[in-house]
Amino acid sequence: MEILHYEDYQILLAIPLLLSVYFYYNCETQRLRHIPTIGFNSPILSYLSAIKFTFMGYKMIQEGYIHYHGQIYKFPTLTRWYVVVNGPTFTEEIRKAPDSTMSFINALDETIRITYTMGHYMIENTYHNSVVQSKLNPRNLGNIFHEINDEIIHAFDLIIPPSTEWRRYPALETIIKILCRPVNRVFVGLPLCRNQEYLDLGVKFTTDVFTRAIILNMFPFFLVPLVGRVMGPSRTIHRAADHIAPLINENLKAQSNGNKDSERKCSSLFLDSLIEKATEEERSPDRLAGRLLTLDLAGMHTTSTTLVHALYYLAFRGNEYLEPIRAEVEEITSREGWSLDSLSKMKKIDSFFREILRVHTMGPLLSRITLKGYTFSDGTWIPKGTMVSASSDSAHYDQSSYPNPREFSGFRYVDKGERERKGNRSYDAVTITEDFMSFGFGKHACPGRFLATVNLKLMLAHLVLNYDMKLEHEEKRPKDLYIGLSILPNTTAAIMLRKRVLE
Ligand code: HEM
Repeated sequence: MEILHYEDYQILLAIPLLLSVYFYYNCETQRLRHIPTIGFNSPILSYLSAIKFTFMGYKMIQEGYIHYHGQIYKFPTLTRWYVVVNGPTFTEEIRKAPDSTMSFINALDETIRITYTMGHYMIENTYHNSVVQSKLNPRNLGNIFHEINDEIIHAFDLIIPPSTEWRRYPALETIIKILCRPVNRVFVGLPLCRNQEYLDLGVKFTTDVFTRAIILNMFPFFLVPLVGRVMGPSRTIHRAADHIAPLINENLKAQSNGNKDSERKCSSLFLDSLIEKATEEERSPDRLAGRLLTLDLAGMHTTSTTLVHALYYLAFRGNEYLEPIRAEVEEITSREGWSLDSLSKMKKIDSFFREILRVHTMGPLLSRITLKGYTFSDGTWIPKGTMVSASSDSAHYDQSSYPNPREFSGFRYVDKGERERKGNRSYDAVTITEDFMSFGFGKHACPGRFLATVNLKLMLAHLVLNYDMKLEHEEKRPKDLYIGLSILPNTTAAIMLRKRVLE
């Protein structure tokens, strides 16, 4: 009897796999066929549009904004359809829907496969969000303001030592090296926030999670659990746990002494709270390390890319932005010194960051997964299990909210006429409005945005006061990168820095 060869088994295995993906996709295509489409609509041809999406997703969203203004449309990705709602009425409906109807965490889980890349406990218990809300709000940030500032000064001196010669620095890499220090000064305190091995784990964790998620998302949905289990969560968590374990012991010892222990080597109010609010099960070094690394992931990439966009504008349009921002920082700090209060008076920096977040939003979609069927106010029905997203593009580029919406205008929100036009509503970088959703919306709006903006403003203020800057290639601002749904600042461009020369 003839024996099957290895290649034959591969084909035998591949056929049912491809058929299952096809039937699943086809089934979803059928259920959503009443919704207009960007790209091809049929099950097989839509794969071509899905491939186009992988490379030009952002452009397809812009196309959707133009063709389906104020409407609902869908587009295909390699694994499923996305339904996108354009306009404030639909966005408000998603914002108001309870988690039991439209789930934030399920959408995130499907995108970065939290269960397998981090661990199922990160989905079952999200108590770290309430610790971020309670410890990193403006009132508590005011109490640790000087620690953050101290760490920023220390980090700049270390990573960009003052030099009278122009020196070349890869922008994103350098900013990440600096930013991880003040962020971890808040999360874990001194001296761990200066331990290079620990800091490197935070950066590595982000790469681990995204790489694993990309690999998992290549498999058909029914194989993801199997492959995910074989792969296991990032081992970086275990290595970080070795650093966190002694801090947990110190905290528990201090608690049992009624917090009279003065011998603690390392303390952070944030970590203390994360430990104290944890259930017995959540208090293990691995789980606490996993939560800290997850917060690093949530905060580092987003904050650092925003700052790099800012640097490219400062270095490229120096007279327009660098000089006025410098003058503002000098004027306010010479009069009032450094505090959260004086920082909040720097309206030009604040406006500059809000505009960067509006024009260079990292992702143009805020996604949820329906846990039940839902009917929008225009009668469009979407079934259970649909990935439904509000388009922040449709809010950020709306002509009625922003004159010349495609133009970057860094001081848009300090312009008196503009503020009056908007009825003097708060237009600070942290304030979420129906026409500004870079920090999300509703109950899942980013709880870390207060910490993010303090770091952004302090780092920028430090840069403009202490350094001169220019682009390595001065003729043009480095081009943004579009990958799938993400928009990123150029990741390889460099800036030139030298110690500021006072005229
Ligand atoms: C410029 C920096 C940042 C940007 C642009 C940003 C943006 C976002 C966005 C768009 C969301 C999703 C909201 C939604 O879908 O409605 C989010 C959620 C979140 N962000 Fe941020 N973020 C930033 C910094 C940070 C920082 C520094 C931290 C940590 C301290 C953080 C922690 C979180 C967490 C924990 C969530 C999930 C909230 C939840 O589950 O309800 N983010 N962020």
